[in-house]
Amino acid sequence: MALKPVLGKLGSKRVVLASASPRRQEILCNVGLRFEVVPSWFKETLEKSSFATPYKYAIETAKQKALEVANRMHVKHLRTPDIVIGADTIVTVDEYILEKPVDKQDAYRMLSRLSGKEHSVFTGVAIVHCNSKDNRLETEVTDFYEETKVKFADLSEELLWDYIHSGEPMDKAGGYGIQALGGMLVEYVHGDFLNVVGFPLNHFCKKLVELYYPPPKHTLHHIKHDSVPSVETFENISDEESDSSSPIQYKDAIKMDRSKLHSSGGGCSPGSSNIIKPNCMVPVENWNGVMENPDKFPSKIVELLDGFRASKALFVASKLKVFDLLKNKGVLQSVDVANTINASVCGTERLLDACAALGLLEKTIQGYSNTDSANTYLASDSEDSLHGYIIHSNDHLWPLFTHLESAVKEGTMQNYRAFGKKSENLFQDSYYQSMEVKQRFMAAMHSIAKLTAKDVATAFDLSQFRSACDLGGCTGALANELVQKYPNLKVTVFDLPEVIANVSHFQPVGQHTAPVTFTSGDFFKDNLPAADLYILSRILHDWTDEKIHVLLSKISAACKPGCGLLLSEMVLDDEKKNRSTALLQSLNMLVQTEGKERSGSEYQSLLEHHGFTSVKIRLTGNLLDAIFCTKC
Ligand SMILES: Cc1cn([C@@H]2O[C@H](COP(=O)(O)OP(=O)(O)OP(=O)(O)O)[C@@H](O)[C@H]2O)c(=O)[nH]c1=O
Repeated sequence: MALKPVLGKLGSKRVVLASASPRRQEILCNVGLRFEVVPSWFKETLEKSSFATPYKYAIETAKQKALEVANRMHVKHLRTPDIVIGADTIVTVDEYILEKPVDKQDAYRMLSRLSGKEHSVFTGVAIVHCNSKDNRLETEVTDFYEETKVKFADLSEELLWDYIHSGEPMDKAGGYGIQALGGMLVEYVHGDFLNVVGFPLNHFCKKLVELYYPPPKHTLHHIKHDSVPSVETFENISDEESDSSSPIQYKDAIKMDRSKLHSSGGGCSPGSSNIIKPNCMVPVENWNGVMENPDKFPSKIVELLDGFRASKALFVASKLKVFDLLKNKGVLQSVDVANTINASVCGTERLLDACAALGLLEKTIQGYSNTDSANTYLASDSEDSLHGYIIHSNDHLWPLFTHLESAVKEGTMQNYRAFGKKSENLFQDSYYQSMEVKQRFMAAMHSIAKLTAKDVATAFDLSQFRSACDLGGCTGALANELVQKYPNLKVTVFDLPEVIANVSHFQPVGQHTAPVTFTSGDFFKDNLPAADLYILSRILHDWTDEKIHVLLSKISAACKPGCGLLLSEMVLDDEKKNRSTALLQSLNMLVQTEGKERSGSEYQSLLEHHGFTSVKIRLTGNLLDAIFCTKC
């Protein structure tokens, strides 16, 4: 059998599948692989937003699952496996990453998001080779991913709930199982079906060929990182064809050629084109020509080093209205973009190329055009535009972050250093000091609120409340979402007079907004409007614990028993080590306010101190999480 040599290589090894998924076990069992199952204890809590692409997140989770099992078996059970296989399947749609639903409501949210649309299923796989040396575990990780596109039919509410009540969605990424009842929801599948089920068998076997049957060294220049091996199929491989059966030897071959490259001193430098020159006998990475041996090249660090350049390229393209122009014109050559935005042709071309490489633009022979996500999020006039927040990041946060070092040394905000003005009264002095700055700040808050409002509004069932007061609710974006979701709810947005005077042009056009009213006042000084639900969205992170106590005691006094309090903030994990977006946001609060981001238990103790109980926290996967509690 053509497959036998590939899998036969694993026959003499102790292979462990680090997965509790019965589907993965079945897929590998069906092809005759012998393995032990040791489910991973790794919690799937990596910060999604810290990964440039969804598949990188899936690969990293797969890797961590496998490494956790390898370490546990080595340390706890004194049994070092030869190979540990880890996998992680995710579903992506509209920029969301969907994993397994936490409850039926969550499954409903996922499936209605998938209804009538095409989505991608990514499975990241890690093959970890283990070796015990002087009682220390050594590991070599090979990883890859596979993408399959799946299109769902339009799902009626009835079908959706019938399917949810079948119980099938609960342990499956995206809330469906294509191999069973879920198959009835699917219009088409493009790509590997088994990848959707949970394990990309075909790509896995090709990877094994790549590892155990490396091509002769003189053909190494055909290999591309993370592509299938230069051998088009694994079917024709037999044991006799290879003189090497160890993945380590293969890596050594690559290392040798890398060193040859370095000593040759030219022709293929990391900054040069990624066209493979005939004398470059090296594996070639993708877009930036960096030759990557995943174990030796510090890709994470390099990505961080580059991070500010990528941010600034996005900021400048947004400021120069490149995405607006391309949304209106469709496709343009760089010279036309340069002429319209009044900039140099050489500079514009480099900016456009960088944006294309970062996935913000498409580049073809006809010219440059917006990607779908640029049309949705970067054009300033689109419904879900982040333009306001991007301009705020460029004009306000960037200057503040240039003083991060002083902020860290002094432990205080840097408004004076960045803008030459003391912020004794944070909002009046920093954000509302001029009409221009105020409008920019409100546009920024509006874009974040729009992006997060749906997830915050649906994080908990708030249908028992009739009146809500959004303290510091700014343009009313969350309030408008809440009244859409809960038709019996009336919301008062309570904010400073300077804000309320400017809210009108942020109101949704053509939407019935009568249940939202705006009242001006200062929540520290004035009486709070009566309500049975209070909301604080991105408020507590601006202030010290002392000021929070003042505010919470006022809210607590205004609340009758049974009243609710909804917070939305980025919630840190209790150990403050995993959620990088939230931890960076906490640095962001350091440079500009006296506040900080807090962990779930920190919020819980602040709330309980003021008589709020049943504190529940929901991580939404969006930029704001939600915390709900009731007054006892
Ligand atoms: C889209 C889809 C997914 N799944 C299952 O969804 C789980 C994903 O979750 P995971 O986190 O990757 O794996 P797990 O089940 O938690 O197991 P583990 O590897 O131990 O983390 C896996 O089961 C897959 O089969 C199906 O069975 N059918 C489908 O059509």
